[in-house]
Amino acid sequence: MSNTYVLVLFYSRHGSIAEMAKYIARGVNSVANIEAKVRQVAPVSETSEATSDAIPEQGAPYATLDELAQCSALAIGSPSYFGSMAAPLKHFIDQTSTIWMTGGLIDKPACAFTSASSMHGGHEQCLQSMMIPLLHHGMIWAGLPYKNKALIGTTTGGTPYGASHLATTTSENTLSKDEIALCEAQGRRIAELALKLAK
Ligand SMILES: Cc1cc2nc3c(=O)[nH]c(=O)nc-3n(C[C@H](O)[C@H](O)[C@H](O)COP(=O)(O)O)c2cc1C
Repeated sequence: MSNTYVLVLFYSRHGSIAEMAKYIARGVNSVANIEAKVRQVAPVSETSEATSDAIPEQGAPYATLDELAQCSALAIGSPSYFGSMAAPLKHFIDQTSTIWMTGGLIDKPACAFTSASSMHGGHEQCLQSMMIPLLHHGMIWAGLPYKNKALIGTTTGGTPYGASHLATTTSENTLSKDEIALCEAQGRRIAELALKLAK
């Protein structure tokens, strides 16, 4: 693993966001001199005493705060839960005060991705909910420009605020062609921005 990486950090309960993370990582890894580090956050439990195993049963390893502090850029993903990010991701972000106090993320680029089960169920709103704490951290927000033609033609997910997936009952974890193109474009863009800003 190179020292220059985009942290692709997500929570996914049923797999849609994990699937998006793969394509974002593919976009990052298509850029030379930088790579993707894919990490998930642990679920939160209904009882505050419970702790999760150090290694998840499946999928990407759990993120550490140090991996966040050392990243060159961040792509953050969450399912839309009532138009906002899911609690496990917020719980992870709420542990980042030390990074905030030392300004560890200032001037690093960030972007977000989401999945929602209805077309107007809050894709954009959820993306913006992830943007707010990262602006407090001094990160530079990167959306998706309309030069990506899939943004205009999509009949599924995809927004100028960030990639999204429309997870209907028939397409739960299967991304459309446009959604894949936009995830890859977002991965490429955040990687290129990280390299430019690091100069
Ligand atoms: C608690 C909860 C709240 C949800 N709220 C919304 C919502 O506001 N809008 C929406 O379109 N879908 C909503 N959903 C559906 C999820 O966003 C959707 O199934 C998503 O694709 C799940 O991502 P995952 O497969 O990565 O877990 C909700 C699901 C749950 C469990």
